[in-house]
Amino acid sequence: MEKVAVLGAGSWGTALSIVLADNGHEVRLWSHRENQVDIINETHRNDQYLDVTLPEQIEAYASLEAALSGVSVIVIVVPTKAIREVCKALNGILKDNVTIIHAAKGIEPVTLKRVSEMISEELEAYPEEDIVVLSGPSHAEEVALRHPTTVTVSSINSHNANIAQSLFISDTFRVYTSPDIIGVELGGALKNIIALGAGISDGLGYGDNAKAALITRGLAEIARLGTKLGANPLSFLGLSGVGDLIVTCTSVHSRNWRAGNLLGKGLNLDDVLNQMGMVVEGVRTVKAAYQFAEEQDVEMPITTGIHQILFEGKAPKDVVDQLMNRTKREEMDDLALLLMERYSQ
Ligand SMILES: NC(=O)C1=CN([C@@H]2O[C@H](COP(=O)(O)OP(=O)(O)OC[C@H]3O[C@@H](n4cnc5c(N)ncnc54)[C@H](OP(=O)(O)O)[C@@H]3O)[C@@H](O)[C@H]2O)C=CC1
Ligand SMILES: O=C(CO)COP(=O)(O)O
Repeated sequence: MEKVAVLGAGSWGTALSIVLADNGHEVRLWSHRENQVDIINETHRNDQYLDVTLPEQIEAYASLEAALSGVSVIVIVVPTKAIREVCKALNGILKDNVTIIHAAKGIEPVTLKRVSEMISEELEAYPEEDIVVLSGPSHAEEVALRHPTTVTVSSINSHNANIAQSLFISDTFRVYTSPDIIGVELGGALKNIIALGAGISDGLGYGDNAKAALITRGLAEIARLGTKLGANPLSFLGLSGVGDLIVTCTSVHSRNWRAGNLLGKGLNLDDVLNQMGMVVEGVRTVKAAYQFAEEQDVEMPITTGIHQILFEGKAPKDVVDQLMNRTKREEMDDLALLLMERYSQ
């Protein structure tokens, strides 16, 4: 059994702590808010984020130094925008033989870095090859109830991915490995944009046909960009690709879907984010993906439309009309060309 520090005591950090504690590991759940630490240790609950009682093996910590003392694994589960700040604080405290796993789903605007790239840039002793990502269709609310869930872990260093798999796998939380960290991270980040779109579509009152169209054509543009950026296109057919896309576009648990739904009903972005109280990763990721698409000359009409709604003041209904009135085309043409390019090299 391992000593594990989970950094970030929101919904997902708490749910992953439950999985680890159920597997018999000693879990130190670190929060940057001292009052939350006291509440968790006194009540064994984290009601702000999840409606469950926490196992006794989970102890909350406010001191990063104390949380990290003697651990063999850390799991970083803060929103993408907090990753660099948390990693900077780890330098000087972290030993160099610790397995680093992250479970965040985002891309950094401007630098266009994936989370594993950001972590290795900040942690002096940890090259990108050593970082592990955990991703897949996994709403915290259901994981906390021990409902059957499947995820993928990936690292360039397969030994580390195997460590992560053995650490988390259980009879309710099934963990696969993948060697394609680019595909696994991009699938998890980019699906949030399409989930915003699915929420907007539902908020506008459109039905299942529209949502199926968004999921399918959304997957096509995720695969187009991801393949161009070096991912294995097959990864987008896996748990961290279409699996997570389905769950996030169709579940009321999804914060991205919920935020989109309010936008579709006519609320503005600031009011929506104030109401959410939890991270809506797709809002920042759409900036990054839009920039990526421009730079890589990849067509991403849904991402462009979501960018127009969020940041350019375009009405959701006008974006739907724009998408439905694009020029006629063959369904698979861009992806087929990309695959031909890839496999003729
Ligand atoms: N929720 C889910 O079902 C899933 C989430 N994820 C991913 O996990 C990541 C975290 O999401 P989730 O837990 O849901 O988000 P939440 O909004 O539920 O919680 C985020 C947590 O991070 C803390 N935090 C924010 N900024 C900092 C900081 N600078 N330093 C330290 N702690 C900080 C927050 O503290 P505070 O309370 O003070 O705001 C909060 O405890 C995201 O990338 C998300 O996409 C992945 C799979 C499933
Ligand atoms: O990634 C998730 C489920 O796999 C959670 O999605 P949301 O961030 O939209 O809630």
